[in-house]
Amino acid sequence: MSAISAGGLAATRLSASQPQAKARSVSILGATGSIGSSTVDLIKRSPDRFRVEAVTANSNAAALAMVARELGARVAVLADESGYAELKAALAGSGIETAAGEAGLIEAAQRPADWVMAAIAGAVGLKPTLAAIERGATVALANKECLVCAGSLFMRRAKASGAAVLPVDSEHNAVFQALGAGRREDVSRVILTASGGPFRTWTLDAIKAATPEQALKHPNWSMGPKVTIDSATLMNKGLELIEAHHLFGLAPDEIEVLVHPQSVVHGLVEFRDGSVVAQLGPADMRVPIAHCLAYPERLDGPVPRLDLAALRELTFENPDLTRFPALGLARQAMIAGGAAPTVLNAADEVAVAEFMAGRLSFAGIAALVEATLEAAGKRGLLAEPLSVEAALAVDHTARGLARELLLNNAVKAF
Ligand SMILES: NC(=O)C1=CN([C@@H]2O[C@H](COP(=O)(O)OP(=O)(O)OC[C@H]3O[C@@H](n4cnc5c(N)ncnc54)[C@H](OP(=O)(O)O)[C@@H]3O)[C@@H](O)[C@H]2O)C=CC1
Ligand SMILES: CC(=O)[C@@H](O)[C@H](O)COP(=O)(O)O
Ligand SMILES: [Mn+2]
Repeated sequence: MSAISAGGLAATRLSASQPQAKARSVSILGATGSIGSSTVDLIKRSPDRFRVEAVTANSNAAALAMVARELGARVAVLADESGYAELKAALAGSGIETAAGEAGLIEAAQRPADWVMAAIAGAVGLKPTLAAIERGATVALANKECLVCAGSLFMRRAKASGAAVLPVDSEHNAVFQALGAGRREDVSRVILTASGGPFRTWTLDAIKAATPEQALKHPNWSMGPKVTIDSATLMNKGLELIEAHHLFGLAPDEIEVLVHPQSVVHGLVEFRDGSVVAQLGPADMRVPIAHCLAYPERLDGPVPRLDLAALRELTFENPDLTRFPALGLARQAMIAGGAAPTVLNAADEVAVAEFMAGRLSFAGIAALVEATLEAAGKRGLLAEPLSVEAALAVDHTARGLARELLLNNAVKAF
């Protein structure tokens, strides 16, 4: 199977017949987060296979310094310049270079690593990830916001530079693996599974009043806070629809969502003859990350093996768009195209931050996203962004609109 280039599967420099002769050089953007830590764990278990070039974080200087030392990284970069003195002091005498700020982050992505993990949370990850894409690196893409915020542009840039994009997101990694069973033109449907989140069985009234503490209790996965809240609203699955649309070059009506509370089957591909090929695995991101790290080879995974007999049953149900309207909003944005997904993502980032700060109800998250999309449409903001600057300008304006809607009580916070 080949890695993904723009709009589908294409031949790349990676080939299954070429054994990895030397250590693969890797960089980790977002090394201190949930995906970053899982990546670090896998690299530490196979020290001969990898050499670490750059590691980055936002503000957590102590954690970044520790990771940089553990991995013997050549450079450690903090996005937030106010933590630079702490990082520099923590790495004094180690021989590890340090830097800070947006320029430092982009330079880290530009350093000559064969493979880059893109695991910064949010649309803020777009520029550094593109910096790796533009030099033709193999990019293991966890940051789904890159594709939601600027998907067409991102995939065009990958095609132009010859960068290989390997999907880390569990569902997309599953689909990527299942797509290897046939030809792209024989695919009739792709299904992404959703756990349903902590409120899958709750009534609409109970969901409306859910607290951050309740929403942060994901039934199956241990992840960073933003993606965990998105799982609870099902916005995560909505973002993943848009991610799949761009990654695999699928039309909106070729991608479906199925709620599967056990999170064992991660994604399925249906071929025109009726065959359905699925990928299964434990709910541990080290499985898809290991797939991307060694691709096209395989690593010995450290995770406990699936015991299907112990699980006894795997169940599936259709998503309920009345109780989880965010999924419907994301599908509409995917169909509308242009900058609608950019606005959807920006508004959701604002809404989730407001919810976490106790200033917006759980129901208010989808309501604010919907109102921001409507306001953006009225202001003529929804045309396709043709440059990164244009996409980030829409992102910025949409955040302002969302905050304004809340301040003016145009969307009720509670
Ligand atoms: N966690 C998971 O299992 C999954 C995550 N994903 C996606 O992967 C991405 C990362 O998620 P996750 O690991 O959960 O997130 P976390 O919040 O756990 O980690 C985010 C990482 O990004 C860094 N970061 C945050 N803000 C900035 C910024 N402004 N500039 C530079 N770096 C920044 C953080 O640094 P610091 O520690 O200093 O704050 C941290 O290293 C997201 O796009 C998510 O949707 C996809 C599938 C599964
Ligand atoms: C692990 C992963 O890929 C997450 O994006 C996951 O999908 C979250 O679980 P939900 O299925 O609840 O959104
Ligand atoms: Mn996912």
